[in-house]
Amino acid sequence: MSAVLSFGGVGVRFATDDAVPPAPAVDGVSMEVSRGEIFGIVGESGSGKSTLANAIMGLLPPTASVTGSIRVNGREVVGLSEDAFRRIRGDEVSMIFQDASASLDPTWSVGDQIAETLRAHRPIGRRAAKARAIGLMGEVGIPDAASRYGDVPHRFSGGMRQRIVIAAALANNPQLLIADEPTTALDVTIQAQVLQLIDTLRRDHGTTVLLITHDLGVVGQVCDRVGVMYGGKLLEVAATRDLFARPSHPYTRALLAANPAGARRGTRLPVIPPEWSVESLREAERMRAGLSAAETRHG
Ligand SMILES: Nc1ncnc2c1ncn2[C@@H]1O[C@H](COP(=O)(O)OP(=O)(O)OP(=O)(O)O)[C@@H](O)[C@H]1O
Repeated sequence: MSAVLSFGGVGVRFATDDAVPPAPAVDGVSMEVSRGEIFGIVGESGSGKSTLANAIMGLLPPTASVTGSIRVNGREVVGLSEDAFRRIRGDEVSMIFQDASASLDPTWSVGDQIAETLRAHRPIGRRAAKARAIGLMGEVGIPDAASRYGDVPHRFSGGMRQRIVIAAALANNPQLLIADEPTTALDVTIQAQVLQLIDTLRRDHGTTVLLITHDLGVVGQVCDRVGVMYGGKLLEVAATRDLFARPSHPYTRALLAANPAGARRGTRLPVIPPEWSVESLREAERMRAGLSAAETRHG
């Protein structure tokens, strides 16, 4: 299987005014995601999941510097211009976020928003774009899609809005769909339905999915493989079944031990023992960095 996404020694740092620079938000991440795979990235808040995802899409602020290599379909994206990223976004790579409402324009019909995504990347006439948008709305499970085309987002439930965002994200048949906490805002039943939809779409279209979550239950429901992030580092990559059955890293073992029900039911990852907390790790790293800087100056 060929890799749709590959990371080679990826690091991300945010510039600050602090005398001692903060630890990198992403630190030496290397892994590959194969075509048609749903790959989960799991980790507690602040572990660097979103920063890693945003680096693929060129969505980091100017204070961020990215090192290493990120290849999408073999093409290096680190260092691309904003123009080049804009051509990729919504075309080769699409991203969906937790808050569907924030991705949709509240004043504009959902159908036109999907059609516009198509027209932004393809020379396609209005009528054809509308027909394809209705087709996509049907495919993601909006009942009576043709008659709902003209409705604005608030006429839909949260789960239906997330389906519409998924339809827009899939409009141009992206090779890679990045889903950053796509179901976190939804209740558990709707969450399961949306995950099921992502799984079905992956099967029908062969889309590769990078699914970012703090929720081991989400990982267990749809991911083929999973990478565990902690303090910016990728600690462990394993087939989902193996991760739950035989976690190899002590952090992963602690996560699973602290949250056995979460692996089935979908509850928020606990912030586990203080000696593992990101902040305490970072503080130790800051102190070490400060000490070695002082040693270099005075030694
Ligand atoms: N724009 C930014 N400027 C400075 N630091 C940032 C910025 N964005 C993220 N960080 C830092 O990078 C680290 C990783 O954050 P990130 O948001 O990627 O983690 P996460 O695992 O996605 O967490 P969450 O689930 O809470 O979004 C954190 O220490 C965070 O404070």
